[in-house]
Amino acid sequence: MNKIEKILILASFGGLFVRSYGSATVELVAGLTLILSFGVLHGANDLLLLQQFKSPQTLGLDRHLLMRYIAVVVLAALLFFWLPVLAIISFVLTSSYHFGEQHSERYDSHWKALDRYVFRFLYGWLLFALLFAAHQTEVNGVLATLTHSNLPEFPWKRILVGTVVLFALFVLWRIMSIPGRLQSVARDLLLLPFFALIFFSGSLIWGFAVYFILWHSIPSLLAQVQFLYGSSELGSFSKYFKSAFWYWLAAAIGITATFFFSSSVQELTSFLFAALAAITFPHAFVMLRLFKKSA
Ligand SMILES: CC1=C(/C=C/C(C)=C/C=C/C(C)=C/C=C/C=C(C)/C=C/C=C(C)/C=C/C2=C(C)CCCC2(C)C)C(C)(C)CCC1
Repeated sequence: MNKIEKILILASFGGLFVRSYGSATVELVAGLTLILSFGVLHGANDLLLLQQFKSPQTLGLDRHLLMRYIAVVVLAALLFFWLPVLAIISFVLTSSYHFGEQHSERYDSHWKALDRYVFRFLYGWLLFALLFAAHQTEVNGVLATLTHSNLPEFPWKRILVGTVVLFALFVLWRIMSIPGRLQSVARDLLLLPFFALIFFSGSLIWGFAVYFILWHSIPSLLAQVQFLYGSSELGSFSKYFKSAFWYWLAAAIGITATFFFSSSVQELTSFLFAALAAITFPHAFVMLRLFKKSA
């Protein structure tokens, strides 16, 4: 375990402490602040990354890229409006892969492509199944609000058991049976009970925020800064922040604006995830390319 991972574990315990000693309001405000700050920031340099993939020498803003990025965000938002069920399914599937991908830096080169894709997807889906099972009633409420319909009550605890069985079978078949593989995923497997503890002991927003910031956004920011500037020094982070600032601000204001239309925590949670979904699609695509480049 490296220094950063040790810090992340300590910070996660800090998250459990907030849960034990803070009120529900403290958790909500702290969770939203983390999501809007580090969470949104980790996607705000997507254009710079895209520009680097295309032609690293280009300076200044590529307007075509900007237009295409905004078009995908608008299309995703419209999909939520017109076909909410399809939008949520695509959002959760894309996010599962995207979250799983962040855990997979160390085992890329010597894995078969299909095993890599399946592991990333199943790992990310298992994380969501844990979170959903921990907050079954609230998640079903948010899904009903997002789809404006009376969906069946999803039995998330049973879905979690099914996912655990599927994941365990995959680990036995494609990981334990192939020399060297178990070692490379051992850390991520050991982290799963720890994530379960975080999800089951906090509120939905707090559990999501602790995972999303500490185990997704911060590692992603570190990988992006390293890719863009070749180092993880303070100066590189300051350059990253400067070039991301206006996009971060626009997205943070856009998401915060949706909160004013909500009259309950359930509605606020629904608007937050719908807004996150709109920026997730282009962001997940950018990160897919980044991981391919760095593999
Ligand atoms: C560049 C640019 C920009 C910006 C961008 C950004 C800032 C991005 C970000 C991005 C991001 C920041 C991303 C994120 C991601 C996230 C995720 C991936 C999440 C996921 C989640 C989920 C999936 C959930 C689910 C759920 C729950 C949890 C509960 C309830 C139910 C449900 C299902 C909803 C703009 C637009 C301004 C403009 C143009 C350019």
